[in-house]
Amino acid sequence: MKTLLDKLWERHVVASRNGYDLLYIDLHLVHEVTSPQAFEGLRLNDRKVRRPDLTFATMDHNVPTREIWNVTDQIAQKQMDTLRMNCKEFGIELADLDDERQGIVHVIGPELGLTQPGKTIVCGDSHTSTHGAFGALAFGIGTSEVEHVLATQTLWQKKPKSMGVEISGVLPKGVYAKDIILHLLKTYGVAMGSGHIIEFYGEAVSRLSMEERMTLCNMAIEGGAKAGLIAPDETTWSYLQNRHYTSPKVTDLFTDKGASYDTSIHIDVSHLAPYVTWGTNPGMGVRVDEVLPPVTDENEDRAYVYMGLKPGQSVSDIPVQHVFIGSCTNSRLSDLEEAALYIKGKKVREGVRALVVPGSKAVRNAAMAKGLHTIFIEAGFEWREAGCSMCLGMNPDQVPNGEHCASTSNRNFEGRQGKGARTHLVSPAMAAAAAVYGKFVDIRKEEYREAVSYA
Ligand SMILES: CC(C)[C@H](C(=O)O)[C@@H](O)C(=O)O
Ligand code: SF4
Repeated sequence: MKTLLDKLWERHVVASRNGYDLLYIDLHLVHEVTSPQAFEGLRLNDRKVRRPDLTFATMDHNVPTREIWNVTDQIAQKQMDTLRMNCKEFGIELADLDDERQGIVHVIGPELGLTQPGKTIVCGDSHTSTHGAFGALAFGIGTSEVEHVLATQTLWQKKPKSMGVEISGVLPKGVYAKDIILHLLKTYGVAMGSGHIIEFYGEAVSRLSMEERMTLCNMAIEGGAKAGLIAPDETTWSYLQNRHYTSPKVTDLFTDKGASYDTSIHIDVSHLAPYVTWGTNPGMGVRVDEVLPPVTDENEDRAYVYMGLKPGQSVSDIPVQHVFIGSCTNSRLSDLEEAALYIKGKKVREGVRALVVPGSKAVRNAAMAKGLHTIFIEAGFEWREAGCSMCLGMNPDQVPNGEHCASTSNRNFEGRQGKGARTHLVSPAMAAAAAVYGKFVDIRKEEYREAVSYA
C-alpha cells in the first residue's frame, strides 16, 4: 500500500545516507533571478552542466511587459544578459524574449509538455509546486541547490510527510480553484501543510481542468507545503496530447486503496463562495458575502493597519484602484476566458487601472486568436506581453503606495506589489468584475456575467 508520494519518491532515489535520499532530477527549469550565482559556482569549480538536455530556461520575472525589449532597470538587464550568456556557455535551451516559447516558467513547462506525470521537477522558484498538478514530484529549491542540480542532476532531500486533502462536492458557478485554495488557507492556516507534500483528490478535484488543478497546486506552497500533487487521470492525458514534448503514459501513479496519509483533511465545496483576501498573508481571506473578521492577534492588527481596513467592514467597502490579471497562478487561457465573460461589453470604471498579462506568448497568441484581447482592450484594460509583471515588484509594473489592487496572483505580503501596495487575492472572474465596478461584487449573481461561452 503506497501513496502517490511514496511511488514518486522511491522511483528517484539513487542513494541514501543519514536519513537523506539522493533523488534523480528529471527536469530542471531555470529563470534569470535565481540562477546567476549557481552558474558562477560551476565556473569557479570548473564544472559542466551534467544534463543540459534535461534543463530548460526562460525569462519571466524581470520582463517589462509593456515593451518587452525596453529594459530600463540595470539589475534586470544584467540578470537577463547573464542568463543568455550562461545558457550559451553551458549549452542550455533558452526561451528568450523573442522566442515563441517564452513566458512564466510555471506556465511554459506544462504547455510545452516538459512537465510530465512521474517526473521529478525542480526550479529555483517556490511556485514549482504548480507542476504537481500533473502527478510530478515538483518543488522549489534554493540557489545552492540549483548549482548542485546543474552539476549532478541530483539533489539530497529528506522525505516529507504526506497529507491528503479530499475535496468533495460540485463547485457552484462563479467559484473556482482559486477560491478552494483561499478557503483552505483561511480555514487551516498558512502553516497547514508544513513538513508535508499535499495530495489533492476527490470529486471536485477530478472535475477541475488541468489549468484549475495548476492553480490549486501553485498555492499549496502558500500553505507551507513542500509541494502539491494530483494523480494523473484522463484529463491529464488529454491535456498532454499534441504538446511539443511527448509524455509516456504511466498507469500506476495513484495512491493505493488502503494506503494512508500522515495527515488528512476533508472539505466539501458545494456551498463555497468567491473569496477575497483582506490582509497580508493568503490565509487572511473572507467569503465575498462576509464582513471582515475581528482581530484575534497582533499579526491581524498589523495587517488591518497596513491595508487601511477595519473589522466589520463589508468586502464591497474595499476600494479597488488597480486590477491585475496574471501570474503563474491565474494567467492561462481559461483564466483569461473566464475574466472576459465578466467584462464583455462593459467598461473599466473610471479611476481604475487594469492590466491583463498572459502567462506566456503561447497563451497570448491563443487568446488573440479567439479575439479576447479585443474584449479586454475595448473595456479599457491594458493588454501586455508575457511575464510575472505585477505579481511582484521586480519590473516596472507596480501598485503605488497605499492603493488597493485586485490581483489574481498568489501572495499579498507587505510590499509584494510595490512599497505600501495593498493586495487582494481573488480569482480572475472576481478581478474582472472588480475592474468594472471599482469594488468587489458577488459574481455568483447572474447579472454580472455575460451569457457567452468560449468553450
Ligand atoms: C524570485 C523567486 C525566487 C520567487 C520565488 O521563489 O517564488 C518569486 O517567483 C516569487 O513568487 O516570490
Ligand atoms: S508569477 Fe509571481 S509567483 Fe509566479 S513565478 Fe512569477 S513572481 Fe513568482
